[in-house]
Amino acid sequence: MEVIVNSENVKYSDNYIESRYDYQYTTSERIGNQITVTPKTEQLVFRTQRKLPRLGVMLVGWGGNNGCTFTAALIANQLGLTWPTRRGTQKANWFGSITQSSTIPLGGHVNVPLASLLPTVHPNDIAVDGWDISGLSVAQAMERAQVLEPTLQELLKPHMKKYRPRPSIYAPDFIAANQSTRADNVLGGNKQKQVKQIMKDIEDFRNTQLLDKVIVLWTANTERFSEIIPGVNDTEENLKKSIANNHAELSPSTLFAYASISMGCPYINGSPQNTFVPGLVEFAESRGVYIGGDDFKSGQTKLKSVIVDFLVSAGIKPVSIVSYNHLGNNDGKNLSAPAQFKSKEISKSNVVDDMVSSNEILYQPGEKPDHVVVIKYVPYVGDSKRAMDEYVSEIMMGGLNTIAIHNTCEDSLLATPIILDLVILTELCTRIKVKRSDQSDQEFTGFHAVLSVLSYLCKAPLVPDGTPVVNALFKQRACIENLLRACVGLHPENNMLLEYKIPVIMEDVVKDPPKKKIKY
Ligand SMILES: NC(=O)c1ccc[n+]([C@@H]2O[C@H](COP(=O)([O-])OP(=O)(O)OC[C@H]3O[C@@H](n4cnc5c(N)ncnc54)[C@H](O)[C@@H]3O)[C@@H](O)[C@H]2O)c1
Ligand SMILES: O=P([O-])([O-])O[C@@H]1[C@@H](O)[C@H](O)[C@@H](O)[C@H](O)[C@@H]1O
Repeated sequence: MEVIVNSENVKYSDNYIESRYDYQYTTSERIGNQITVTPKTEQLVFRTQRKLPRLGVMLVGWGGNNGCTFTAALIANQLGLTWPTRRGTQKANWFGSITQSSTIPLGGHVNVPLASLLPTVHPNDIAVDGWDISGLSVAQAMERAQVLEPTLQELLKPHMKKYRPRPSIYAPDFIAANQSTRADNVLGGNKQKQVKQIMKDIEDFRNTQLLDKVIVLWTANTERFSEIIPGVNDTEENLKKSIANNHAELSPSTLFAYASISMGCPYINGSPQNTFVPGLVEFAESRGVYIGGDDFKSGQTKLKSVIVDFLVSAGIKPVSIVSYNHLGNNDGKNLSAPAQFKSKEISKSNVVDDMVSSNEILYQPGEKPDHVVVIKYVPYVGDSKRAMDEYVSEIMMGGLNTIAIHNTCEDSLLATPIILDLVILTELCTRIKVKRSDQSDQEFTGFHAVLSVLSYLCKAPLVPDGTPVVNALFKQRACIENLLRACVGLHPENNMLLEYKIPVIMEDVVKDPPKKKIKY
């Protein structure tokens, strides 16, 4: 489906969709008990390239549950597979992907697929490749993952057995020791050589598949946090020197990101570790290559960023949040190690900070709800994560409200559509340029290298230094929706619906307006 906007502010040419857009925002200044708010307007021009590239994605951790499931879903949807299950015949789909399975309102009860506002790459056209420290083919990895129905796996195996992950950078110190038994497909040499090999792999994939663009995405195991060391990884120059000096504190994920940015490829971090050390962010900014992350927002945390937003915005005060889950996949095995769990605990805990700090009526400065995250490894349940949450909140006059939630899901079937959306939206952003309307066409630029528009898809959104982190899920989604609307000259969705509230407007909009002329 294609949406055409009928407006003098939008031009559709063969190469571009160009929209003139008044971006309105406010700045505020607090002095004592007085806050001064100043409305601002930036007259912008958005220009979106219409030609779609041949796009490839390279997954680090391709042999993992998410990596093989993503590959399986790409193929199953490309082939339009159906397969028998206990509940009857199942058809391939992308449920859980906002670009493929969610809609956007256009007014007048019309809702269209979110991806139909602007040209976006179709999942069926995405080529896939990647690396893993485990040498199993992606077909064998799918079997090992035990995520998909055997009936579907049998249909997919012939198409997946040709996929074999490229040897990867392995640093035992950064992931759990229990992962060492998988590490039979690793690169030798020092860090400089490893980075050069990753760059060659990207070039090989791009040339072999005749690709225009490649996006690299980390869906490998969660690493421990890297120490930020002045003189080592704090600047672009120091990071480059540290790679040449084979510094031990440089993680595989940082090396992959460095290699990707060197090749002009956007890099997305689907795990919670601090891959994007300051030197890497500086490198991405100087090269104008997009980076995004951290940690797919797929289940328990995604729900938390809705529930806490609902409670706080309703004037109800969460005072205790306990998030427990157990799972038995390899991710859970890796997270059973303290250092790797710590990375995940950070990304799962910070998600309420912006909502809590937004309400000084409920919370004193610095006051936060008790917040505990527990993850246990229970092999028997496999990828079927059991999440149990308890939210205790203060309601009026000393009352308490306790919400208890039990949530069971195949973790990889929640994360896989997130991977697709990260890839599709990142690629779309590389085709969107913007300038002030009084600037010349030569001054079109992209977004900041830290692609914070991806926040909806991440537990711990990476944002440009000094800018706010937004975790509330529907604010994050509104950012994506309204950016797409702006690129086709549509004002933000403000949900005021005045066209259905003000009689003089209703006369033009509502088919059978109220008969009586109501005088208020
Ligand atoms: N719902 C979800 O599944 C979910 C949600 C949020 C984040 N994540 C994160 O996504 C990542 C992948 O999750 P998963 O369930 O697929 O885990 P997994 O353990 O099944 O897959 C990880 C893969 O990475 C490989 N690997 C480890 N170190 C590597 C390296 N240096 N280079 C290349 N490959 C390497 C492992 O061999 C394994 O095949 C984890 O970090 C997890 O925390 C998952
Ligand atoms: O997305 P979410 O459900 O909040 O968080 C999940 C954790 O609960 C799970 O224990 C972990 O293994 C996954 O990687 C994921 O991070």
